[in-house]
Parts: sequence; structure tokens; C-alpha cells
Amino acid sequence: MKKRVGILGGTFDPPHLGHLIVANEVWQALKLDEVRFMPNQEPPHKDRKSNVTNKDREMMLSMSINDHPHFSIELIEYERAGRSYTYDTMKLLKTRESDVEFFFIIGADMIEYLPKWYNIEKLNEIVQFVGVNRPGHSEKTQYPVINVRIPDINISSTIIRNKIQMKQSIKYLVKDEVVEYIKEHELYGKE
Ligand SMILES: Nc1ncnc2c1ncn2[C@@H]1O[C@H](COP(=O)(O)OP(=O)(O)OP(=O)(O)O)[C@@H](O)[C@H]1O
Ligand SMILES: O=C(O)c1ccc[n+]([C@@H]2O[C@H](COP(=O)([O-])O)[C@@H](O)[C@H]2O)c1
Repeated sequence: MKKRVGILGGTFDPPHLGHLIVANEVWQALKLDEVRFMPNQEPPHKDRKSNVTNKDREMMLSMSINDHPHFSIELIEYERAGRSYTYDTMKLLKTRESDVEFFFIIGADMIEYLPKWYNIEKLNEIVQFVGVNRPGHSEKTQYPVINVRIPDINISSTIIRNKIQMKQSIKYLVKDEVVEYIKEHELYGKE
């Protein structure tokens, strides 16, 4: 049987507990062999709202996932300049790892956005999308998405960046090590 690998693509600016819960719930529900967290170089559909570097996001991801034996980081999108279109990435990944079945995991905000994804019809032919609920968004779509129900989590990277700007605590919203890393490197505070 082919290895079953989940990909949670994201901007992870910063990674939060919502990301970890999504990955763990889907890993368990679909009996995946592993879930890879894949930070993008440049998100296709939004401008990044911070000066945090690729290395910072990789470091924070690494601290977030280090206690889960089936989580890892996929850095393939750091290899390419410009916007990180998922179709280009998954085509390349499938070439590199032809023996793997890929499941691309997205929250409901991204399910709503699917009609606008680059080359969505062809992308659908090479990956299986898995969608999870997210407060304020609908999971209804014309595309073939496997739905996995998770506990509603109203955490976003935007909320976390805003809290830091307002000098509010982000404890319990991100891993403790990430709180420390953000403090130590003065991320998000001085824009
Ligand atoms: N709380 C959540 N519930 C469900 N899905 C989530 C949640 N947070 C993030 N996701 C999903 O994880 C993926 C990566 O998200 P991303 O890194 O852009 O975080 P974000 O919190 O949406 O960021 P931002 O607030 O900066 O837009 C996306 O598919 C997104 O839908
Ligand atoms: O390829 C596209 O057109 C496309 C459009 C929107 C989002 N994505 C991908 O979906 C994932 C979640 O996006 P984001 O911006 O919420 O982090 C991430 O891997 C993005 O590169 C991809």
C-alpha cells in the first residue's frame, strides 16, 4: 500500500495551537502515516503582514511539532522564489515521491477560496483535499473534499500578531517555546 502523507500548507506567521490540533485530528481520522507542515515562500492569495524571516517560521514550526512522532516539516516551497502555488509544489513533490498518496489539508476559509486556486482542476487530480471546520466559514464546496470534523478553534495567526501588538499575553495560544522565541527575537512587536 502507498504511504499516506498529509500536507498542512500554511504561512505559519506564527504557527499556533489551531494548526497542531488540525494536523493531529486529521492524522488520526484518516490514519495517515505522517503529516508534514509546509511553510510557503510567499502565500498565493495574501500579502504577508510581518517581517518575520523564513528561518524564523521554520524555527517556530520546529518547536511546535517536536513532541509529535508523526509530524515533520516540508521545506520544498522555500526552494522557489515568488508566490507558492500549490499545484506547482504538489506536481514537484509527486515527481520526487511517486510512491506516496498525498492528502492536502485545509481549513474552511481555504475551502471557500478553492475556486480561485491556481489550476484547481488539475490540482484536484493529483491530491486529495481534506477540509476541516473553522469558525465563521463554510465547508460547502463543489470540489471533492473529504471532511474531518474537529473541535471548533477560533485561533488565527492574525489574532496572535494583534495581541502581541497590543502587548497582551499569547500563552496557551502557541507552544511555550514559541512564546519565548517571539519574545527573544522581538517578532511582531515593532511594525
Ligand atoms: N483555527 C483553525 N481552524 C481550522 N483551520 C485552521 C485554523 N487555523 C489555521 N487553519 C488552517 O491552516 C492552514 C494554514 O493557515 P495559516 O498559516 O494561514 O494560519 P491562519 O491562522 O489562517 O493565518 P492568518 O490569520 O495570518 O491568515 C490553512 O489551511 C488554514 O485554513
Ligand atoms: O495555489 C493556490 O492558488 C493557493 C491559494 C490559496 C492558498 N494556497 C495554499 O493553501 C495553504 C494555506 O494558505 P494560507 O495562506 O492560509 O497559509 C498554503 O499552502 C497556501 O500556499 C494555495
